[in-house]
Amino acid sequence: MADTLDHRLQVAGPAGDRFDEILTPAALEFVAKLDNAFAGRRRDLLDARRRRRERIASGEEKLDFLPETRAIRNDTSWQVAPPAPGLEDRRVEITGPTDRKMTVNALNSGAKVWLADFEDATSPTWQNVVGGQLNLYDAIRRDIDFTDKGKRYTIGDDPATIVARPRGWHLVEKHVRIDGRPVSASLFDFGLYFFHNARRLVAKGSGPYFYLPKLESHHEARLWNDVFRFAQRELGLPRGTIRATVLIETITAAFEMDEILYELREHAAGLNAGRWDYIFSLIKTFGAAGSDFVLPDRADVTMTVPFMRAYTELLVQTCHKRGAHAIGGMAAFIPSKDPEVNATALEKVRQDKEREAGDGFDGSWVAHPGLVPVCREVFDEVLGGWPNQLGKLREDVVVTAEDLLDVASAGGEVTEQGLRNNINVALRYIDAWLRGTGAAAIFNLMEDAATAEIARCQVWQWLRNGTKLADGTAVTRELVTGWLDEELASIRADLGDGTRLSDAREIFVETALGEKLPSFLTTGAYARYLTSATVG
Ligand SMILES: CC(=O)SCCNC(=O)CCNC(=O)[C@H](O)C(C)(C)COP(=O)(O)OP(=O)(O)OC[C@H]1O[C@@H](n2cnc3c(N)ncnc32)[C@H](O)[C@@H]1OP(=O)(O)O
Ligand SMILES: O=CC(=O)O
Ligand SMILES: [Mg+2]
Repeated sequence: MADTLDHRLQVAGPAGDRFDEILTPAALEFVAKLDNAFAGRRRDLLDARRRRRERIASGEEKLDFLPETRAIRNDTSWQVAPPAPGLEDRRVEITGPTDRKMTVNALNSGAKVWLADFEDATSPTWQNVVGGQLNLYDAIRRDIDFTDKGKRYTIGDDPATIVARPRGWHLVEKHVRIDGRPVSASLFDFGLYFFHNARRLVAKGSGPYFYLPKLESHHEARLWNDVFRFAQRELGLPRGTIRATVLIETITAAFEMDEILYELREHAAGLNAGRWDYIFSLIKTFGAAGSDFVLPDRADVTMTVPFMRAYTELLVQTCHKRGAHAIGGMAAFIPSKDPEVNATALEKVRQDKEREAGDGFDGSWVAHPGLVPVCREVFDEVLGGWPNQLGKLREDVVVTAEDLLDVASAGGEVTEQGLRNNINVALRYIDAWLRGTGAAAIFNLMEDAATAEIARCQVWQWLRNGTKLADGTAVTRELVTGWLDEELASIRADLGDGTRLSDAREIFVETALGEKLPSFLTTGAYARYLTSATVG
């Protein structure tokens, strides 16, 4: 490492098997350069997020399409870059954490793309984030064969294209510090993946591709675009080598889809309808805005409620107007060993993918290899011989700000079962996350950081609004803490020893029952529970 950086940069995480192959002096220097160049802007943008949230909460700002960027929206002449190699056909994308087995299984799943996830599906332990980079490094070099429980894992002939999802701007990587402050987790994940693999991927006829999570504005997209330009320049790669698909998963970003594509246009590959974080963002943004914004039981907030349809149809229209792929989201149903439950799950996923394909999406996500065939069948049917539906412009779609904000259109009710389920799922998920697992099957559904955020935020919102349950009972602190203890006891009996349920309870109480709603449950929990003793 360069002398100057040597004493400014400190790796505080413990050594692990082959970590030195990822945390090389040159790779760390690259991350440090990114951080030096962009940490200040990141902090400013996080500050801007916080201030905007306060303005919206106080009624000072009303969400709408931005007047100052009208010209970008109305200008029909600009388009994003053409699809890069390996991203022309995205009809099925599998998502999942980057552990070694999942890596091989996802690449072999038959999906066109694998979203290699450091965000919603990953508990960001030091082991997971560096180990995940190592697995990607090995997979890209086809040097990952292993045997587990008698089963041979080796990458097949037609692996999925890898699209890595770094952690969002809100997170830091505390195990790497520059001048004593932790590096941005986004820049850490992006930087290591790009540094080690970009040239190799290009040489293989693919490229360094990314999903960008949890953006709240086009200014954040501009920051990413500048990061990409900087990174490409540093490695001597042509501008536009990187491709990024942005998750539209916050309510504020839904008003800036054109602008986000515009900022990233030389690197943009599309937008994705990240439904779970989107719902989380709605609750977070309007949680204290009164009963008109109270969402019903999580199970009732489906993709067919009017405000979710408005968001997804606008996304397809915006993408196709600009030559960008529109990628559908995650149905939470996963395969089960119980044939009846399994049949229901497959049917639910089929319906979800049929709606997306019919709306014009170019492909969609699945959470499990067993769901690849159903998604593929549905998209094969609408695509015929075409790789995408970019020609489907959806000029019929007209979506207003009111449509996007019409939360009351969800209908439905809040029930005891819905409230207990949120408590139970949040506790189980946080317990798994604290033990290093970032996505888990709970009650036959895929749960991850985004769905757990919904669970705890709904409890906060119902409590804050003194919402009445379907049977007339008001949601009070006494009611919730009573049910919290009951749910906890039943989970303890179910999971037995070795859990982190006491810590999970503490995190739940802090993030769901406090006066203020913390922006993310993961930020505080990460700092307190996932960092090694060496970090302090
Ligand atoms: C809101 C959002 O951001 S959605 C995107 C983020 N969330 C995700 O990516 C979730 C991805 N999915 C998963 O993590 C998993 O499917 C879970 C946790 C939901 C269920 O996992 P499991 O309980 O292990 O499922 P199951 O036992 O059925 O797995 C069967 C096999 O499929 C593999 N598998 C399951 N899901 C995946 C996946 N997403 N990618 C690759 N392989 C997978 C398992 O490794 C296992 O392999 P094996 O037979 O070689 O041992
Ligand atoms: O990242 C996807 C989501 O639904 O959240
Ligand atoms: Mg998400």
